[in-house]
Amino acid sequence: MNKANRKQDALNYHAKGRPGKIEVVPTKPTNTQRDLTLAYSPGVAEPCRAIAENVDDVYKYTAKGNLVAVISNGTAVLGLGNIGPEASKPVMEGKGLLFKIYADIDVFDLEVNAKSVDDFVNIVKALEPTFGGVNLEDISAPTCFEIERRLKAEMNIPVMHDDQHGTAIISGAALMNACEIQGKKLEEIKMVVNGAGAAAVSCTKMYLSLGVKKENIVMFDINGLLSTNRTDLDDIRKEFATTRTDIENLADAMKNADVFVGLSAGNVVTQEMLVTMAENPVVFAMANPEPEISYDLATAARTDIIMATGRSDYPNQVNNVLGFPYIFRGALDVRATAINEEMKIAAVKAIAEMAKRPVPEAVNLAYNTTNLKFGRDYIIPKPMDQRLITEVSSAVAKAAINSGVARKVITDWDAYHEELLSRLGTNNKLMRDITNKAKQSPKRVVFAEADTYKILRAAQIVKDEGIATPILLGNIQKIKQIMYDNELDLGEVEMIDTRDECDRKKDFAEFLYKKRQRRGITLSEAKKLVTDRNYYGACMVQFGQADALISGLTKNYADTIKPALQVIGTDEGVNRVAGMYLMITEKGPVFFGDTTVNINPTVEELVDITVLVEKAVSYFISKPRVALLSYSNFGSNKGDIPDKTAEAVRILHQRYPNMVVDGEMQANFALNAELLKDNFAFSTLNGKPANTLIFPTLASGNIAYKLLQEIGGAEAVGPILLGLKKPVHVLQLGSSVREIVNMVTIAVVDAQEKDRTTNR
Ligand SMILES: NC(=O)C1=CN([C@@H]2O[C@H](COP(=O)(O)OP(=O)(O)OC[C@H]3O[C@@H](n4cnc5c(N)ncnc54)[C@H](OP(=O)(O)O)[C@@H]3O)[C@@H](O)[C@H]2O)C=CC1
Ligand SMILES: CC(=O)C(=O)O
Ligand SMILES: [Mg+2]
Repeated sequence: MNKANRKQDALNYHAKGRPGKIEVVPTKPTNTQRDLTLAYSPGVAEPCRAIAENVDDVYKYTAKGNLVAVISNGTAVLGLGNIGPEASKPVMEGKGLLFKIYADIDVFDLEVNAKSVDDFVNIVKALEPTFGGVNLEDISAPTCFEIERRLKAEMNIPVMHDDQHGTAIISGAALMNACEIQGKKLEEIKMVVNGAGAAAVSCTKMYLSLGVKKENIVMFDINGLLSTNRTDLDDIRKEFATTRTDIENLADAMKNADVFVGLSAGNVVTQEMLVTMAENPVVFAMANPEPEISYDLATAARTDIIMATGRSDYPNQVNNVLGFPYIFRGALDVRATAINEEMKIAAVKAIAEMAKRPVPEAVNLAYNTTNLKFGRDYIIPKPMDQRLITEVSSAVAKAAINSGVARKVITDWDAYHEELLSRLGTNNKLMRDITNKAKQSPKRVVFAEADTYKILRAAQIVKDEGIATPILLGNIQKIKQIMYDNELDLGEVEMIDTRDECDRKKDFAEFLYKKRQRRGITLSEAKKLVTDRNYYGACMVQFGQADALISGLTKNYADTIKPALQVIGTDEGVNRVAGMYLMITEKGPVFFGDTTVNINPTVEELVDITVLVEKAVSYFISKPRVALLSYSNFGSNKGDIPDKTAEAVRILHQRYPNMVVDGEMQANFALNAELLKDNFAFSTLNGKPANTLIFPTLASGNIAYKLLQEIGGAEAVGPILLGLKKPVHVLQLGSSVREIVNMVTIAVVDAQEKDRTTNR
């Protein structure tokens, strides 16, 4: 995009619709007159009285505990300088937006006409009753130091100047990781810091506490090197003044420097300067919006460089956005009175560590990359990585508790993790529980279509996460090429080209021939068939050479399921197979069956499907509650579907008295326990909504799950194939990497359950 377009796009973005980027949204119902009497007069007087009696109740009855003030006087807005409070408002609204989307913290942005320390401090102090925390933003040095010092001393809620400490935390984590990758020790690096303002001073102090030596640092302000010869330096800058006399300008300082840190202004560093730096240099050009040197120029000047900027449109965005949302989240959640050094260091470590762990697929997708991993172009996590909230906020909360500034103690950290995840609307607890179960006893999973990128990527993830040991079927050369092109590394993975002759294949052919010889298969046909990867994979599972088979990404369902049925067959006492989906909805998980195999099941078939689904659901949740759905409730309408469904329920009640199952009923009654109780108090499903829905036909099941996926935004995990003797799971044509990983996880748990039942 050219610069003019980008400028206009940015202006349009802010002006479009309701001007600006944030709004206030009510959190309580306001539909009826009763709602309004509670929300406002007279009801509102009650919380007022309660708070007047006990001021701490303000956290109980108002938004204070989750409300942060983002406050600026517009004196150092990004690298744009002293452009005034009004002009700073887009940045402050932007910070508010980031607080909300990344940490579910509400923000009032306040741009104040107050330049002196006293004016600013008096305004902010007076706001203490409203807010749970104060994020100071874009206030120039040196007033920012005194403002923060006083507010911290005089206020009883956490106060943090983001440009100082947010930036110090993120760049501290980035520095640790960049130096590790470049093979440099923090104690030995020679560092040039350009800028001597709010961000530069605090970042440098952080680097000192991480091990960098003061004598190895030189710092510049707009007037040049901070040197002991200068008479214009205030006390803060004097602290970083050097006695060196061999440096006249930035170019001199850059010679043989290991690290350059820019927190000054755009385009003040040249390629020539970078060329003179030491081997494997680290350059953090963090001025916004224009870095001290652009990413493109820097990486063109040096191939051995680790280059970072504050911008989101290049690799390695070293920007305080990785910190402030999560630091305040952790601080608010324990009602911390301050954000102290212990909390900052905990955040540095959590961020640095996170970058070394495998990157979730969702992050790769969000950044349109295939395999982000710790290295030159990925030294710290990406802002859209949702692990940040659990990792950083819990580290900060723990440090607050341990350092004695927390007024509320968290003891159940698992529950806190869940709470953090649900704040982002990503609390897929059931899938996480299933994943944890899979990891307890990983299984060998054979992938029939391993010469495709998505399968290999999924195989990499399940291997890295300890969910499964992959076995890859396909053209080995092609598999290796895809791995090479996408920097995948599955280590010592078993790869099999099913076209190669081997004893194993002969055994498979013999087996298939014996099983199918009276169904029209000759030995030579069986030999040919086992070259097909679905037959081969199914045989591996049948022979105990693998624990589960995953296939179907590139073939239709019937072609994939047939080999499994012929080779493995249905489980003992089971007459048919069926398919089920785990639907992860906003209201929690619900299982749907049969969504995949049986087109118009008879009464007996419906009974079989229910038994299969109920049993499988019990692998994943402790108490399946099953509703057989129809368009009528308990005989309210007659017709083929209500009649067969009611009859199936009658048989289920008779044969399986312990199964929690009822019907026939409409979907809204199944999912709304109150509605069911008010109208059909006799139902055996009373008390809680159903978590397992059995559909009367394939059409209704299939349509329902797809509608829920598209309109309801639910995530569908499946189809989970039920009724086979051993685990074979069939992917949807064109499944995403995430869907494949989910299916492998399900397959592993399925294999664990099959092990458990056969060993009993
Ligand atoms: N990536 C990130 O997360 C963050 C980036 N920043 C960026 O850092 C920069 C500074 O912000 P902040 O510290 O808040 O602002 P300040 O106004 O407090 O500090 C700016 C500093 O840069 C110095 N400076 C300006 N121009 C030059 C130059 N050409 N050469 C050397 N020094 C120069 C100023 O010197 P003097 O005092 O003598 O005028 C001052 O010391 C901004 O560009 C901002 O966008 C800030 C916070 C976070
Ligand atoms: C990122 C930020 O806070 C700044 O550039 O000022
Ligand atoms: Mg800022």
